[in-house]
Amino acid sequence: MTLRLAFLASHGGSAARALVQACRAGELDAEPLALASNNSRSPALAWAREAGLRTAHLSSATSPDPDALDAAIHDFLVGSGADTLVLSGYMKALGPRTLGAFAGRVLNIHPSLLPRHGGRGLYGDRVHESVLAAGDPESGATVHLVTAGIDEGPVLEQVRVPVLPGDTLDTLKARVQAEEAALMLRAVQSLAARHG
Ligand SMILES: Nc1nc2c(c(=O)[nH]1)N[C@@H](CN(C=O)c1ccc(C(=O)N[C@@H](CCC(=O)O)C(=O)O)cc1)CN2
Ligand SMILES: NCC(=O)N[C@@H]1O[C@H](COP(=O)([O-])[O-])[C@@H](O)[C@H]1O
Repeated sequence: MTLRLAFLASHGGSAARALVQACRAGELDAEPLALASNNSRSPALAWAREAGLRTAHLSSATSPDPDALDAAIHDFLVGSGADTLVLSGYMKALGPRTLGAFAGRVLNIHPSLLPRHGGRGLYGDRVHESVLAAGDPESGATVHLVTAGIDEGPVLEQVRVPVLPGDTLDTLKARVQAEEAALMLRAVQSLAARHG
């Protein structure tokens, strides 16, 4: 059965772009349908419009009440016909209504070896800074199923990279991000095979 994909992204949407490219190259049995962003100026939103996906800007600016925002995100994603949701650099907590509608079918990518350097307050560059400050010998990225708690869901796939002497935020981030697209593709391919 072909997966029906939707995405949430706050900035570039790099994982979403990699998955859509894989769909169009026949490497992934899935149909990309929609992308919403909490950032009206996100490059991910502009790219998704160009790519022919349904798009929406949904944030506390469009729905100040958190429950109403969760309902608006739910209605947009469910309305797109998607059955699987990928968080592609989405920096907001997903609400109970949206989580409930896609139970067991929400994937997130996090730029560390969870459970290390995860949780509220740890996102984007802050994660790599936390790894460097801790003096960890290795880092990596994790794809996990999304649950109500931040970064607490079961791990599906991980990739490890070394932390090298002299590493800066930018050098470590580049080494981790170079692995993320393939990691997310592997995780979604496994999900597609499980639901095939
Ligand atoms: N219900 C869930 N929602 C989300 C999860 C999750 O596991 N369960 N993962 C995050 C992604 N993420 C880490 O991978 C993450 C995102 C955001 C934060 C965070 O602390 N955000 C700040 C706000 C930041 C901003 O406004 O830009 C906050 O909430 O105070 C931590 C981890 C996606 N959603
Ligand atoms: N907590 C989630 C998180 O920190 N996600 C990370 O944010 C970056 C988004 O890049 P992008 O906007 O270019 O896709 C990615 O490295 C992703 O792992």
